[in-house]
Amino acid sequence: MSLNSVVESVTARIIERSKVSRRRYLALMERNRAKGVSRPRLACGNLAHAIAAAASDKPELMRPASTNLGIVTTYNDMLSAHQPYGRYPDQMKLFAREVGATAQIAGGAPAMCDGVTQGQEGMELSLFSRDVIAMSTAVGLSHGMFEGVALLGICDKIVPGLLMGALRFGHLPTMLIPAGPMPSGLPNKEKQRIRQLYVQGKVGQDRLMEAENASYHSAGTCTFYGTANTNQMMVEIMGLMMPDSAFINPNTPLRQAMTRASVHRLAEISLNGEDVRPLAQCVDEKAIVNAAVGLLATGGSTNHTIHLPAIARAAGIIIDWEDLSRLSAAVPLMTRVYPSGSEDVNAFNHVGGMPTLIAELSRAGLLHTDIMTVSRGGFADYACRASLQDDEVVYTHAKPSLDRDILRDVKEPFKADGGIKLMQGNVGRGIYKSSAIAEEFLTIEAPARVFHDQHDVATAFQNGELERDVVVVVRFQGPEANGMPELHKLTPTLGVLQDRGYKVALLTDGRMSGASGKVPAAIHVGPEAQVGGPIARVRDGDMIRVCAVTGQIEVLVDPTEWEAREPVAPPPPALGTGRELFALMRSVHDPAETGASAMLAQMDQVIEAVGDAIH
Ligand SMILES: O=C(O)[C@H](O)[C@@H](O)[C@H](O)[C@H](O)COP(=O)(O)O
Ligand code: SF4
Repeated sequence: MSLNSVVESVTARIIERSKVSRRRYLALMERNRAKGVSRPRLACGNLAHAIAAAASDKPELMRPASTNLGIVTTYNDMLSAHQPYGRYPDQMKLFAREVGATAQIAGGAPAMCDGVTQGQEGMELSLFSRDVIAMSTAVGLSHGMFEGVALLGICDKIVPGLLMGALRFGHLPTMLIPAGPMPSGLPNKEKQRIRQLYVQGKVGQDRLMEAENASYHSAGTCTFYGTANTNQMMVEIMGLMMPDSAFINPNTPLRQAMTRASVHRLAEISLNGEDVRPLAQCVDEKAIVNAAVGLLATGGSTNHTIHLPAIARAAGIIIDWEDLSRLSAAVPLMTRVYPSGSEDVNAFNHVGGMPTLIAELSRAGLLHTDIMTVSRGGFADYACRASLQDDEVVYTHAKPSLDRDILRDVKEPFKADGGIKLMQGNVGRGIYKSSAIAEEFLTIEAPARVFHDQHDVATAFQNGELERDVVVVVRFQGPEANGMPELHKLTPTLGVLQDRGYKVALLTDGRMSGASGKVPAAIHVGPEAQVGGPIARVRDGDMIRVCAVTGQIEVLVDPTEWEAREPVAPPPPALGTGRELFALMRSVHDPAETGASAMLAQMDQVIEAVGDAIH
């Protein structure tokens, strides 16, 4: 099947827009390879420090032609998804030795669990923690000891941060090694039902705690299709992990065999291996478009409308929301996984998972099948199912979906479009995910009720002030204001109002969780209130139209009056829980549409100043 014309034209538009920045990026990566720090170029003292504790690996590490894999780990016990990584480095060192290579932990990077911080002050550190993860990755890799890189990370800001950092060492072959989703517990819909009963005072804290523990019950990624699992989908469809490795449960024989196969393969593609695959060549415009297509086809997390532009920029590639909106019109919604459906990622994986999805999208010409990938056979390998045979991973061609209620084909998708919409109007430019919204709620026109703090919404609800059609406006939630937290704690409250028959929508310059779903929400609205964006002019009672059909976010106020209004002043900055440490990031970041990164904003200024004079 020939490449879909929209995919082709959007790819061409991205290549054209990125011509200069991509050329400079590749030139810098060539400079890193040819002249940058590397194990053979270290002085004796440098090398002695790096291998002092390496014990039996020392002789290999002293050999310039050997292969040393650098592990960047984001292990901690806060994220159930990352908890299995505690055991990975020691296992990976054994697997590396099996193929004559060595492995060392290059460094660690922090990882925030957005579930632990959801609705808490810590959530205001979440988005910018991604820059910290990227810089921590660079600190680890700056030792220059490695011919290949293994990134251990799964959740929200962590995979984007790891990739943003590793891409600045794009001369190195790099692979992400996942750990997989926890086995299914209490169904997500039931968890959500109990939460809605709780906010209505119909069940107590004990019942809620029991439901939450039954849902999040063991090691592994949470099983809803949120940002973490969207990361896994995206990395797989970009070919940056072993084929069909994203959604194998932790602590299973297949997971263990896949981790071992990943380390063996990484040694093969490393700089001294026989099949060198530098990250900078794996992550090109086509791979980025594949990630966007995967995001749209699966109704993935809206956070990737911020993360994907940031990852792309770290590779010298510039994408915008118009690219995503154009692709969305051509890419059908092929999966229904909670919150866009009732089943979870384990069910998705069971009925065919990534291999079936990729096979179907490739057949329809919606993916670039000529990207480099880390797999020997290239992108074709990603349309193959992994299984265990005599303790080895073997692959067979993907089969059609076993359940059309979860995973469909392009001919009969769930929706003709990818469900992520660019929203525009007199209140700014934002994003809307429609894949989880019932048709009847795609157009909401109702009076505004304005808040500056998400917790005040719950209070207004408890006081019975929201029992009506309402567009809840929560502003001063952008990157500059307070670090652009997720406002997912609003979901149960707004969901109850919707279930009571009211027309409800959310309008915010903040973010929502990938796990947010049923309530219409125009999010990432910019320019943000903190910089005087029009959302700062909205008043209680203004009629607002949020329409995913036309892509409209409009305050229905007389234009002359609207233009004459002054933006309200920002609330004072919040201190405590380390938020004051991130004032630096909040002061120099980019807007959401270009990735909301403080680090990249400054990086691009420096790169622009150097131009082509890379030395
Ligand atoms: O973007 C995401 O996918 C979310 O940040 C997710 O990682 C977060 O942890 C949710 O808050 C979990 O869902 P609950 O908060 O509903 O448990
Ligand atoms: S998916 Fe979210 S809640 Fe679950 S471990 Fe990852 S960050 Fe935490």
